[in-house]
Amino acid sequence: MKYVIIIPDGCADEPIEALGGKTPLQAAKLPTMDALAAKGCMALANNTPSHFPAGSEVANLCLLGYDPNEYFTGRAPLEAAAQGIQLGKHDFAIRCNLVTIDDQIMTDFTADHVSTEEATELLASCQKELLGDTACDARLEFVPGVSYRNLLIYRGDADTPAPFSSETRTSAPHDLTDLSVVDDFPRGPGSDILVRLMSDSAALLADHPVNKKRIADGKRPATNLWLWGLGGAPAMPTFEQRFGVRGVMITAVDLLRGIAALVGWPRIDVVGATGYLDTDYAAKGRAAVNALADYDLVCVHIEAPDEASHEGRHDEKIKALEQIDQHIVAPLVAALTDSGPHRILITPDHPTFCSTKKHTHGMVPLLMAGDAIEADTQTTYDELAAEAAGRRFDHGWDLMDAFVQPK
Ligand SMILES: O=C(O)[C@@H](CO)OP(=O)(O)O
Repeated sequence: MKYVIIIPDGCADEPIEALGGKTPLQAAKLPTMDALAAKGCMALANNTPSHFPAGSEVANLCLLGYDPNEYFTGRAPLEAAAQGIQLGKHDFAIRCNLVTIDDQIMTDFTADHVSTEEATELLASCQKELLGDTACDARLEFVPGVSYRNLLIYRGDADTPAPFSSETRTSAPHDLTDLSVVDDFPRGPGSDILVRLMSDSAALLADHPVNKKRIADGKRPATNLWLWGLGGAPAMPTFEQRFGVRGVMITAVDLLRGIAALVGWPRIDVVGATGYLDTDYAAKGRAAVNALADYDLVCVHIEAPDEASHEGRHDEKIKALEQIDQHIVAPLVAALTDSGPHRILITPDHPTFCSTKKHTHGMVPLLMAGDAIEADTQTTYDELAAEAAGRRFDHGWDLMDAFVQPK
């Protein structure tokens, strides 16, 4: 049996007036997904239990069958795993965004998609200038990731455990777009250290040559560090131990790469996959089709619908969905049809509303089709059809059992 999972990140939405009351999924032309909906079954799933942030970190763990109550320690540790960073039991990983804040308003949580080269240079300056020789500072290291998505690692030991804990509260910068940041600085254990670094970064970055050049080039500068999503070392059984299936991940973002590493999946890096609206959908589709020869399960994650939502652009969200249908779902369905028994699952992780530019808690529509999956009466892939189907996974982590071993 071959399995395919396609994750159009954040694609679930609400009806939008400018779309005549349709959601982006309803407004998009998705012939292949609709054909699968007609052959397969739809359902709703909740991947964001209300006591967790409505983030991709919790939601993607959930949809791959991992109960966040048991396995989630924070977002940054998952991304650290993508970089091969091993965390010891006294270590902590902290997500470090480069952001643009103007007059205390979060103008851009991506610092205008600052390049990885620029981010690396900015973080090197932060390492040199913001961290002193206090016992705590000496244990902190900024680690560049991709573009605005970077890390700060604390290395502790039994005598000097991390000052942070699961009680340290932080806010995701992509949920603050266009909003005041004044009430959203870290709180709780160790937050004084994080707040100091975030505050001190403003003066350092203001005069930085990288930013001066960005401004001269008409780009937004990276005005601040924003620290959030921290946690200690995660541990979880592999996907093969859980479900007896060997998988592989295709994604452009460290979060999904890290989850893949932790569940024992290799990753296929695709040239042209950017994690943004300009990603090369066809290249991801081709890589996924090729991977079917070597793995039982191929998982393709596409970040673009979520990024379009964070920018409040329903037109771009529709375009991204149509590209996914044409360049990823269609070639995979064609390849699966020729390859014997198979099942396909299409599901976003969480809803992201174009109206608020934020992730939100709530059910997402999912579609399963293939061998031993009984058809229901729905014929389109969207939120209303999934609700009408009447099947629900109130615990999103139960979905994977139903997909791998349908009753
Ligand atoms: O990586 C991130 O910072 C965010 C926004 O780009 O991703 P997501 O919305 O998928 O959590």
